[in-house]
Amino acid sequence: MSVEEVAQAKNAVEFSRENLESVLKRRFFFAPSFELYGGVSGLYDYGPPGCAFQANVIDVWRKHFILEEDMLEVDCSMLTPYEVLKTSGHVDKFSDWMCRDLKTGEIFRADHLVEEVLESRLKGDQEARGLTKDANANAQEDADKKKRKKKVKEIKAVKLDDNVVKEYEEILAKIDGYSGQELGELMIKYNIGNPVTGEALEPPMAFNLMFETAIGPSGQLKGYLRPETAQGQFLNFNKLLEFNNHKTPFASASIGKSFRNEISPRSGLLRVREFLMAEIEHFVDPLNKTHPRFDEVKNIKLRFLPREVQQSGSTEPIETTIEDAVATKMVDNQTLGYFIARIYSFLMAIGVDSNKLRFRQHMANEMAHYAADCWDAELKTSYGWIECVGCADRSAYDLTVHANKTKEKLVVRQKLEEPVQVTKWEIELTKKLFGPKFRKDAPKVESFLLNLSQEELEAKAKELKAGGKIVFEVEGMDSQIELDDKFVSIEQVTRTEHVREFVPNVIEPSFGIGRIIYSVFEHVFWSRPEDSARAVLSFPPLVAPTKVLLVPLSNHPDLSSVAHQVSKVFRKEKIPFKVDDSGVSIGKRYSRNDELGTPFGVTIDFESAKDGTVTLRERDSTKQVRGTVEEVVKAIRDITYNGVTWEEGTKSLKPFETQSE
Ligand SMILES: Nc1ncnc2c1ncn2[C@@H]1O[C@H](COP(=O)(O)OP(=O)(O)OP(=O)(O)O)[C@@H](O)[C@H]1O
Repeated sequence: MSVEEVAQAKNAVEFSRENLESVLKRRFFFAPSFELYGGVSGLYDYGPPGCAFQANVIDVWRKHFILEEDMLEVDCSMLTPYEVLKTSGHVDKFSDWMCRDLKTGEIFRADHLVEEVLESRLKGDQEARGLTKDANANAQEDADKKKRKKKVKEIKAVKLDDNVVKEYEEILAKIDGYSGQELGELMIKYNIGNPVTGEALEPPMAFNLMFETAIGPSGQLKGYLRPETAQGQFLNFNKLLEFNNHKTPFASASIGKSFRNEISPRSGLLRVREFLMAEIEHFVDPLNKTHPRFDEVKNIKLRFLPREVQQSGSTEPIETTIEDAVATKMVDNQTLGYFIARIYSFLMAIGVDSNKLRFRQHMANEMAHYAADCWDAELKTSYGWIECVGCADRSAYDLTVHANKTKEKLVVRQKLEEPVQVTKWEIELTKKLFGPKFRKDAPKVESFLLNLSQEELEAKAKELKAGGKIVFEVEGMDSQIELDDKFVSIEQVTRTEHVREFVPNVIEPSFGIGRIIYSVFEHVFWSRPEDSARAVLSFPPLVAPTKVLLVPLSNHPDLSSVAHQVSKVFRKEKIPFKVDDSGVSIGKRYSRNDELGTPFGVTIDFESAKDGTVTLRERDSTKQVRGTVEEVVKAIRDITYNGVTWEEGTKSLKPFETQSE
């Protein structure tokens, strides 16, 4: 088969999630955790090929980002004290909206419920209008319904008013950004209740997604399992800056587990309660967000779904270069643009289908209030478009809140070529009055005042001028404190500075490895047109769990001895391989390994015993060539690790004709 024929064959049989799931289960890519005990939703174990694939994806990630971009890797604790996550805002804000059905005890995630109900009504409307879905979508829906324990009401073919259709579409386009109150209002307005019984639900309540725990035996130190790896990176900022010889910009990176107590985990690996994250925090000067290597990526063309397009209710992406996207300010700055392009090339390297990737900008109400801009890399799967990588400009928020809380400066100091005049608010304390007034609490009060930000000082200066006193509270002290101008003075002062001090902004690409892995499964899965039961996972060789299947044609001792020799070579070359010397037919052995995504088969026959040559089979095209073990190993190495094509890598090997498999 030629490259074109392979491409055609891959699309000839409709994708079936049921078939993919059956392969993934049968070959133990992953399975529900604690299955013997009935399992727990949102928790999964990876089996041998799943582990190998994940390890390879992480290896590519590490090389693509950490090595290529000279990032500083850290591995931080997952157990996080309450104080840290209180300061970061997670204790108060890291929640989703849930609504309960008081009669049945069921719990729904409010935005997902509204989304599912409106989508099913729109589908019903399409059916009523005679706009039939493709057969695959129907089959998928039937399979999903069969599997779902909670039965969702049948989709009714009911035609909706044109205006209602438009309203539904607009709501769906903005579904990630509604507050709990807004979701409650939508549920009332559009009569959305329990999808099975139709009963009204309680109004949405905030449910914090963090798993709470106590650190140590006393139970006094409250903590959480981290919901992201980012905070550990921020807290190590000063050490990293020093490690980097005080130079910026620089980036830290971390790969590790995060935990979220999702209200309703669903869609397999896509929404789970424990998952592997790979996150980068790139610290950059807020006044200069250009990127020195932007030129290397500027011509990459991507599909963007900017805010304005979504606001109009459309999902039609704009295809343009990253250079153009930054020049027109669609993407806020070069550094953010650079990372978007690098995310793209990483996803391409591990097998994502470029036609099923788009970058969607967050709507203003979807972004954290401090974020300057945010784009998600979304991958299309049979579950719809799924956010797999978030890429946000988090501004100076995290470092600022941790610095304010700990009173430890988290800043970059830059020597200025030319001194500059800087006007700042400064506070002076008449310290001799603080001791008698506050006694043992005096240092606490002084420290509070000396650490006020410029904005806070300005406000306090106005307060002092207007009322002759300032009023404030200090954590750990019971009553409000009032101080007049005998205790404090706050003035604007202009000084000559030789050093510029700034809190860097943070650009954060954040990867959910499980979501990416599952999406790749879908993107590389296909069935052979001549026999749809023969499934293939066309992983790029670089990330395939095993690279080579070694198949002695029979169990004859002569062949076993060659297999033994060839195994030794693969082991020495560190090329992951498996020997299949089971008695089943060679076609069956190849099929089994096509399902595991093994890109190469090396067959040992009686000729091999005589002249040391073996055949090399390519998984997708089933093409075979023949050569010496050294030649074949070189071809495998070049194709797998050096990005060489099959045609190029095997051009010195002899074509080998076999009967069709
Ligand atoms: N429950 C989860 N299961 C698997 N991966 C997840 C989960 N939550 C987040 N991720 C991954 O972590 C990445 C970064 O997390 P982020 O906080 O941006 O997600 P999120 O916006 O909360 O996701 P969602 O809105 O889908 O819950 C996501 O792009 C995704 O790949």
